[in-house]
Amino acid sequence: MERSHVEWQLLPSELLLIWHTHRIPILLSAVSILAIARLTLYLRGRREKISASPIPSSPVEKAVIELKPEWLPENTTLTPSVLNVDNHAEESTIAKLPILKAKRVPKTVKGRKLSPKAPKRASSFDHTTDQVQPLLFFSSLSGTTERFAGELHKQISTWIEEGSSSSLLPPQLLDLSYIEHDDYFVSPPKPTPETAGNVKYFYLILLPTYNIDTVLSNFLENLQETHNDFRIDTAPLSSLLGYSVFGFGDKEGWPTEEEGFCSQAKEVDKWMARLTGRKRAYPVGMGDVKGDAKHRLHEWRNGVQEALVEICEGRGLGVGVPGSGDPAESDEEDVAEDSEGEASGSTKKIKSKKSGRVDDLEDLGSMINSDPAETPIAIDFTTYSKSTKPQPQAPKEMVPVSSPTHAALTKQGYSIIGSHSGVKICRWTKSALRGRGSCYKYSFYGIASHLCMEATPSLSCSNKCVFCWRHGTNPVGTTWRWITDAPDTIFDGITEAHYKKIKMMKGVPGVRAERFAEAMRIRHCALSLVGEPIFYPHINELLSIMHKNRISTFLVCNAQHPAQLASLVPVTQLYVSIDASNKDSLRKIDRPLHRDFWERFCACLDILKARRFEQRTVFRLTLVKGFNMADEVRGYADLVERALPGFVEVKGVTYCGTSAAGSAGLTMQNVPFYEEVQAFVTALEAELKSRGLDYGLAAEHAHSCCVLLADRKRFQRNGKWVTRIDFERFFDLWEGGVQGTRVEKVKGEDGVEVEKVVGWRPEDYLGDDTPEWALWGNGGFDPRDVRVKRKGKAAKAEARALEAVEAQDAQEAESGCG
Ligand SMILES: Cc1cc2nc3c(=O)[nH]c(=O)nc-3n(C[C@H](O)[C@H](O)[C@H](O)COP(=O)(O)O)c2cc1C
Ligand code: SF4
Repeated sequence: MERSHVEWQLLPSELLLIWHTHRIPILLSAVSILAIARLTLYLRGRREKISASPIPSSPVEKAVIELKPEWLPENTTLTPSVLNVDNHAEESTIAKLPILKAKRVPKTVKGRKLSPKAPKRASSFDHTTDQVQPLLFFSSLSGTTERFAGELHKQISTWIEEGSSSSLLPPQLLDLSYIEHDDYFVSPPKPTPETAGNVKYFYLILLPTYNIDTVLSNFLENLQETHNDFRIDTAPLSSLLGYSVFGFGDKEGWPTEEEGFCSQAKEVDKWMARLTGRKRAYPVGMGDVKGDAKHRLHEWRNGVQEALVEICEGRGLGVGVPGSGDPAESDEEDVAEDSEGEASGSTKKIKSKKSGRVDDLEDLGSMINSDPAETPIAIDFTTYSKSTKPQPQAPKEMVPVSSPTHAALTKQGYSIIGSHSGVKICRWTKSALRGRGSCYKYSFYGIASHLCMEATPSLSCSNKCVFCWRHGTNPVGTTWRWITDAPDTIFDGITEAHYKKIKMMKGVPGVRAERFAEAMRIRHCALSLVGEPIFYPHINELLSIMHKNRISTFLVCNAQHPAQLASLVPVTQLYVSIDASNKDSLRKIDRPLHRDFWERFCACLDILKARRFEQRTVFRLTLVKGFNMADEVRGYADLVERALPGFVEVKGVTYCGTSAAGSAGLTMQNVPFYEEVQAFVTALEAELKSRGLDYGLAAEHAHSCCVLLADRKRFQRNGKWVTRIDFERFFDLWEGGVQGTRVEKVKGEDGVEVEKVVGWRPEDYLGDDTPEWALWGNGGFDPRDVRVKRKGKAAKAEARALEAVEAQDAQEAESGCG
């Protein structure tokens, strides 16, 4: 006992001795233990994060996100609806007289019905005295076309007998082998004493295809000779009221148009365009005799009948198809008839009204600066203290008809609806109508571009992004301080304007009759275009009208309006533009008007995360070399980790070449090559993987320089990507016809928490597997569409003209709509 007491007394000095002799190894061991403990905690945290990505075992938790008072929307005015006409044109290819349709959309605001504008009269047809004589030509070697022509003749005769219009005479059926070519195709038939010059002709031409010498080859040669004969006017058939051609072919032997399917009908259509001075009343139709011929012919007949009705009503060939045109046209007619035509027309009108006001877009920029009274001014209205709060002003029109902004947007091909909404058909819609491929949204999600409308209910935006091609022409602002149009007025207006623009395409060469017919029923709406759609105070009502009409909604927002984002009804697919990965970069690239732009941006990401099980959520990254690409992969990964979107779309910016872009410091050097975009997404995927986030490279559309990353746990089925959407199912879920599977915990009457179905999840409307050709590594071009590689003079002319006309559209399609 005594000894142990002594030992205790010696212990401190022994410990001190040990410390002095072994302090280095002791210190090293302590540091290592601490490091191991830290690492263990970090990895455990990581595992917990990973479990946030897959479909949660129900119920879904509700996150609470703080919304600052200054983020809440302002009071708004609502002007009553004045347009009360259903413009939904689903059946519009089936001609009826009078053209009055039952209203299908329940209107939220009732109003006075406006009488439509006086239709444009056909120059050579007086519908009060003249009569239309349809002539149905056909050629047939083995009888198939003859049989179809006979049936068509009967159907049109019955339709006319049933009183479609008193101006229509019964059609005449004419076999090209038995008529005198010169009597019909060098000049139109001469008037007889009985008709006294009051009969005008409309040609319908049905043809088979033969890649051997037949009577058809002669017919084609004759048309060509007539056009080239210097003694004859190059457009000797320009007094015809219109024409349309339908071809029969055999897809078994000639599967695609490039391989010769219906090639002769297409040729005849082209020569007839030249001979008539572009009087194509309806696009050339094509039917496979061993497949869809009957169905296609039926569609084509409906379209032709509608054209006949329009002529009889004195409306000529409708918008976009000139009653007469440059008879010496070549393939350049491909581009001559475009929305640009209308746009420049309207600009001319403005020019004549206010002479010298609008010369071109460049001039407009300076005018905008020089005429502050008429121009929406980019003012920062974001305030934190009462003293700087702007005084309430009487609401004004966002884009008044008389403003330079209106002129500029119209010149760019936009139709302005009311005073703050816009619609424009994008170049992909035109491309798809001509069978030349849809945008990347078809490859990724199944949206066929000819069924898609691009629109916005707010032309105003709270950013001035450097890559925005309408910078300098669109209004900007941080608060909604404008007269507000009713949602149904906007819906009626945008759909009517869209259909009008589609109809303008009917005379354009290459437009497929079946796609044209399909396009008369809008299936999808890309709410992006220009401005900020969720800025519009009644966005939810507008979305509901769209869903009621079974139009899917892809809504893109700029992550600057958290309050509106939080209260948005679920859309088919919700996008947030992610233009930079950090605050500094975002300021430089988006040039936001809100001072608290970064807080708003982060709040929007949190909202997106909270709502990711209600709807498909997407990050849209637009890569601009020199601005937001280099060294930002980790930053983007941080944002993905924060919001956990279902998808990340990455695309390279497209250069729009405007002075606005130039002044923002953007040149062609800022446009990344596709290989650079590919390298970027590969690095992003790896970075996400290193953080345990299971995103994979799902699909690509090399043509648009666009790649899709998707959450593997949510959008793969049996190891295959399922990025496509079942749109019909989405509408069924929206209507409540089908129950969704999103459940939440709610308190029952007895106070006990129970699980309850509260809606649907993105997984409830998954579509088909992503097609093989769209998968990452396969390019993303639908093999059923035609790659247009033309040669020679026509190709050059077309390329030149397309470049000019589509530069604007391409920019819009690539970077606007996304
Ligand atoms: C010799 C021959 C050549 C043909 N060449 C083509 C062709 O180049 N492209 C095509 O789409 N169909 C072609 N076809 C299919 C015909 O156009 C098709 O069978 C059509 O229905 C024939 O119409 P008809 O019975 O009115 O003569 C060809 C058929 C034959 C017998
Ligand atoms: S680019 Fe946009 S508007 Fe055009 S078809 Fe594709 S989704 Fe629709």
